[in-house]
Amino acid sequence: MTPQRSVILVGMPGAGKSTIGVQLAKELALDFVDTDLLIQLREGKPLQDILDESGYLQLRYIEEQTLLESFLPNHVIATGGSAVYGQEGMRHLRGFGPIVFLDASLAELKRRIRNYETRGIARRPDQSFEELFAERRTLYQQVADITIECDGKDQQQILDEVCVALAAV
Ligand SMILES: Nc1ncnc2c1ncn2[C@@H]1O[C@H](COP(=O)(O)OP(=O)(O)O)[C@@H](O)[C@H]1O
Ligand SMILES: O=C(O)C1=C[C@@H](OP(=O)(O)O)[C@@H](O)[C@H](O)C1
Ligand SMILES: [Mg+2]
Repeated sequence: MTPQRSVILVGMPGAGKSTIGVQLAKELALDFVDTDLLIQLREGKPLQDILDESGYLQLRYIEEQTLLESFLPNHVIATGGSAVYGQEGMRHLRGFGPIVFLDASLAELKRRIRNYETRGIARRPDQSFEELFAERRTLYQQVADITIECDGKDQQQILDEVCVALAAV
């Protein structure tokens, strides 16, 4: 049997981690997991409820604990946009395979995310999308093994680029 490894997708909300992740898993004959769903299963409630009841820092804490508890070889792993705040969680995921940063510009993300206030983003309540973008982009760049520029490309183009880049690492 061919030895396989996982692929971890990171990036801002709206970057395409969940939608491209499923397609990538099919392309690479891997399993797929969206860690947002793992969090919800673990907690028995939607992410928005966790945010409303316990706040964004608690959601980030739960997210990291969920990642640390997970064993995910041979998966495409679509993380939530805030996963990158947990260094230990990211180090754990990195043990399963390379980290791919889906890098979309602020303008492109704004076109896709029209419900910033209600989307359930784990952010300081007073933090603008611009501030969040700037803060997080550095973190995504720090953890990434591969960065894919996503602006102006359809999902198939991005998928193809990810596969080419993965073949080289
Ligand atoms: N390359 C793309 N071009 C245009 N829209 C895209 C692209 N990739 C994803 N989308 C759209 O952006 C939205 C957010 O995608 P999603 O996969 O949920 O992002 P994430 O999981 O990173 O938050 C969805 O409506 C999806 O169809
Ligand atoms: O960026 C964020 O703070 C979050 C992004 C969401 O996932 P997506 O990145 O898949 O939208 C989800 O994990 C949660 O609502 C918090
Ligand atoms: Mg997602």
